[in-house]
Amino acid sequence: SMAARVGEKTVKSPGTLVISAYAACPDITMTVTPDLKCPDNKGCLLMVDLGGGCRRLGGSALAQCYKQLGDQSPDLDQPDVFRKAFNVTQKLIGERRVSAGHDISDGGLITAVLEMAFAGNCGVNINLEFDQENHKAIEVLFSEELGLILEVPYSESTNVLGEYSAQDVPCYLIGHSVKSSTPSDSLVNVSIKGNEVLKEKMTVLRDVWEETSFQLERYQTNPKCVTQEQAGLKERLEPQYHVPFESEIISFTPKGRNTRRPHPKVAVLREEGSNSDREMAAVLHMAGFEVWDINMEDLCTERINLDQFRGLVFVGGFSYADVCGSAKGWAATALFNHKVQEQLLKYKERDDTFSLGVCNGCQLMALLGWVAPDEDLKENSNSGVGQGLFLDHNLSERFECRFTTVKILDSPAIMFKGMEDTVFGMWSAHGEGRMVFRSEEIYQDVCRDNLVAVKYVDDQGKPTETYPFNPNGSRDGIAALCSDDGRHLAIMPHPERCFLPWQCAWMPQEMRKNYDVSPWYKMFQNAFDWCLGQS
Ligand SMILES: NC(=O)CC[C@H](N)C(=O)O
Repeated sequence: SMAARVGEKTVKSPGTLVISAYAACPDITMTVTPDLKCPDNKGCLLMVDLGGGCRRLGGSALAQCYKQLGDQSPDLDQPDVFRKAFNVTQKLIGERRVSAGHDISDGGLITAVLEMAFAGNCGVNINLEFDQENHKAIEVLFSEELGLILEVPYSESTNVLGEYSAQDVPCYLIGHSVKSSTPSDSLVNVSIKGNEVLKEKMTVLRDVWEETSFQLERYQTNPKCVTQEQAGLKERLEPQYHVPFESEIISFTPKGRNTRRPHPKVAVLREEGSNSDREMAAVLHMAGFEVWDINMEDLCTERINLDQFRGLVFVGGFSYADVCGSAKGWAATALFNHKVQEQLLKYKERDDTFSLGVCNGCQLMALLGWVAPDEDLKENSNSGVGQGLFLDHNLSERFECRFTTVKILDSPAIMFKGMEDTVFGMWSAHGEGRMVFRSEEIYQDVCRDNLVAVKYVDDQGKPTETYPFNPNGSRDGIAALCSDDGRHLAIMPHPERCFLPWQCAWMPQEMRKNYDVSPWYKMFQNAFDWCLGQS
């Protein structure tokens, strides 16, 4: 499996030693990411220097660029300093006093600082005064000695420097992170002992840094998408998240679970190759449902009857490894087994039920005609199924896993009640997510009846077909559709993978501080409330 054929050639991956280390993490919300946050618009950048004054270039990325190996490579010469630095850093992280952090040992000091600025979409002012040994600029900037770059709020910097020096760990203030109104105004200024060595726009440097990746991507991805992403990167701002019901998710306690009435039952339906069923069960349970883990075999053998359920969820994944197309095998089990087909149809037609299909489940619902059905086809087919929607391959021609920004539209979907106009991030993870309608008429009907419940949006919150905001190229940015009566919802991105704040790849600092659950939790609470209202 470590060999690939390229034309006539077989390219073998060289033998590589991989060492994986695992450690328990007492609190996963206490993580530090490299993107500079610019607390109060200007953060302090500190360098924790574990190189013991050495600036060796052997084995560095820089040496490799010059096709050299170098003579001396960095080493851990002072394990004791390393241990103390680790403990101080852990303590600071535990006290939430570090806003960003990165390691020097993969590309050197300048690479670490720049990567932090690129990810934070901001500028930096750096002046390196600390070096006593008169190392050359290139050594100071590119040596991959052990060490950390930390960003801390202005108010913390003196204390943090004090914490390291109390343990005799060298730590220096090397500069500041600077937020400006647009990324293209952000500047990178680097001086060594007062002499300027680099002054350039952050976006220009980021383009240089990204170029190699984009070159590689052109071999792996539709080049049109790569060009779009590359052009768009210069202009990228922060996504404009908007949560109209914010007060409901700050200081949140699950209200559903306090009900005295019997908890409505929901079936989380799996098939060979499904995933995300646990996340789904977790959020449904949290919203107050009695959750049942069932699989297609349970339906085929009639061990489980759907009559007892108010909710049915088709989860995501790779049912039958997506052979012949996503969810095709799953749909075949549902359509060609009459018992299963009958059960599903009966369930769908009952007016006290709801269903949700996520990703692979969304693809299944399309194949079964539960959303955007083709009514003519339905009437003329023996199975009574009229598939009007098809989930085609992403325009990028590859699997896309991204934290996409989506907007909730005004639709009859019961799960989105009171959530209209929400703009927030949701995980997308699919290879076949582009919604294609069997006819223009079906598409127009869906639009006329407001059945498009969710769209992918850009940084301005506008529905978009532009990659990678829209990860698959779906027309007008469509990400989810519901049935006429709003009971059945098919959605490509995964709300169940981001119903808690820590599951979200990004969100504004204020939201991260304040939210007990993510806005997507409300979808499940809505479903629960709807069931109680109906019982
Ligand atoms: N996450 C998913 O459910 C993926 C669905 C499907 N296997 C696809 O790649 O399109």
